Amino acid sequence: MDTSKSEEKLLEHNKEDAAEDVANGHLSEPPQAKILKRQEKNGPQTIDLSLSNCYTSEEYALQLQKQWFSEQSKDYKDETTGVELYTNPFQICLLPNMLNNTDSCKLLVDEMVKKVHWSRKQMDLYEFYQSTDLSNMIECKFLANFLQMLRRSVRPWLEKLTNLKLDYVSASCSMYTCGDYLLVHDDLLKDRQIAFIYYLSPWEENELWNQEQGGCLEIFASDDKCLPRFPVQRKISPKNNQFAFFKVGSKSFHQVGEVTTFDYPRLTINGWFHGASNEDLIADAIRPFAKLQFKPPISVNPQSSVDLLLNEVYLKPTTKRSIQKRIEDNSEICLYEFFRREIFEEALKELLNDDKLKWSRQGPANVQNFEVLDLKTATKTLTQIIELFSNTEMFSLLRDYTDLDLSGPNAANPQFTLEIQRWSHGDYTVLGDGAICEDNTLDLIYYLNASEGAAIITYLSPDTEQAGTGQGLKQTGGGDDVSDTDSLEGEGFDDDDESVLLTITPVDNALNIVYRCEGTTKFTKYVSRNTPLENGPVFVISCSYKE
Ligand SMILES: O=C(O)CCC(=O)C(=O)O
Ligand SMILES: [Fe+2]
Repeated sequence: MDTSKSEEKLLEHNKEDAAEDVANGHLSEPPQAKILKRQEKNGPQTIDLSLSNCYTSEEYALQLQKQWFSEQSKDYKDETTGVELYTNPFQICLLPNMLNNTDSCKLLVDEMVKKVHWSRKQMDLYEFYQSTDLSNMIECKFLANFLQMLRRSVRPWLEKLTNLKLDYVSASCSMYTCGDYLLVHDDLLKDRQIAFIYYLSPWEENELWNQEQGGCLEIFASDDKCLPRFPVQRKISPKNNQFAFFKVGSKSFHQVGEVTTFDYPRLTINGWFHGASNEDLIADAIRPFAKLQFKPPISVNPQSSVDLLLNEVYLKPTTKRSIQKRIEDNSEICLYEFFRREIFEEALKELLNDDKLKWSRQGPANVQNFEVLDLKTATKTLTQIIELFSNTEMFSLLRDYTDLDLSGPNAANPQFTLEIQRWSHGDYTVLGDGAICEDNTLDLIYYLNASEGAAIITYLSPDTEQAGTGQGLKQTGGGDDVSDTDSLEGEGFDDDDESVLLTITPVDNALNIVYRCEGTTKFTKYVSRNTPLENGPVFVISCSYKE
């Protein structure tokens, strides 16, 4: 975003105001009468956005600056003002009662509710509502005034406090309703220097949120490679009229915990103060994406596990031909009742009840959060299933289904990878370099204990140019949807967004087969606490095959 442009826009907006005044003949009236008349028509027209006294005091600014640069590792709290400065895991400052007049919080919320156009932001990393940048809000005078206040009062105050040069501010309104969240990220992008969040919750008895309502700003510590670590180290509850800020850096990992109350929306005005480029920090940041280990198939002789385990309909030549036709046309198919019923039921029983199974949580927190089974601990039926997906018989069946060279004389170096995953509330994967497919790959996704809304997999083509040629799931057109908000790490998408290639809905005992082209990517959507999981977690057997 360009400051001079947004300043210009705001000036234009003021000019329009003046023109409207002349047109309405208001200029001949005393200002007070003008204000009252407008109040009748459109509600109050002025807002008091003056900062509380402590934040305008030179003396207090110096005191806080001393704390900001202090080497002390102890948190700081000023008992008179309530100002807090946390040092661990990174510096975060909380300014309670930022505005002098709390009625202004009500006016801001009123404008957000009545006038702001919200767009739904949905991606791997988040789900919430966002407005456009405050500099584009012609019809929202109070929010435009708030932006002016950030520019004229907060920006110089922060510059003094932090010694950072802050050139401009970008800000928008965010609204999180029940089930909304923003997963772990560091805000490190372009020239963002300071991240800020101004919390609005002007409802009597709910000015400070309690932990059961969710929606905390959650802070992560990171390891020596600058990767965020579970569990959350610090939670900051939304609090009316509180301004929180921190310096954006390689360790500034944070998230917004899922909102779990239906009673109130979580409302904020948030954004960044921009200055010097973060280029160097971004270049140094490691983006760890554990590559799956591909292995050659295991030879079996005699070949019998397919007959023993699979629904016989999927072994008939006519079915095989239909499957092949469907995959050729659509690059995907869902085979319902894939295993014999008793095999499915036995495997599910083992997954749910066998305490010999060892599960381990996958991180880092900015990439993924779910559990995988240590395959060495697998019990009877699970072992049979694992062996089936790993053996030459399955490779041969998949060749029949897809015509890929996974078996037979033309198969050069067929390989596979297999993982058994366990999905519970709060689990997710996000898009990233490692999720991008390097070769054309055949994915198998098989669900047990499926529940609507848990472990939904979305395939995307993030970059049209990168999508390979030939057959397979790939994007055909390019939608260039440019957002005017300094948004999160990526663009959101709607249901009709062209970048979404396929969404897999979990169904028990259904095998999804997806042939994906090089360049496509996928993520497993965050499992919201609204998702019913009373029958326990969802299990996914996830395999990939390459020619
Ligand atoms: O709303 C919050 O508490 C944090 C928001 C945030 O991290 C962001 O928008 O990047
Ligand atoms: Fe953030």
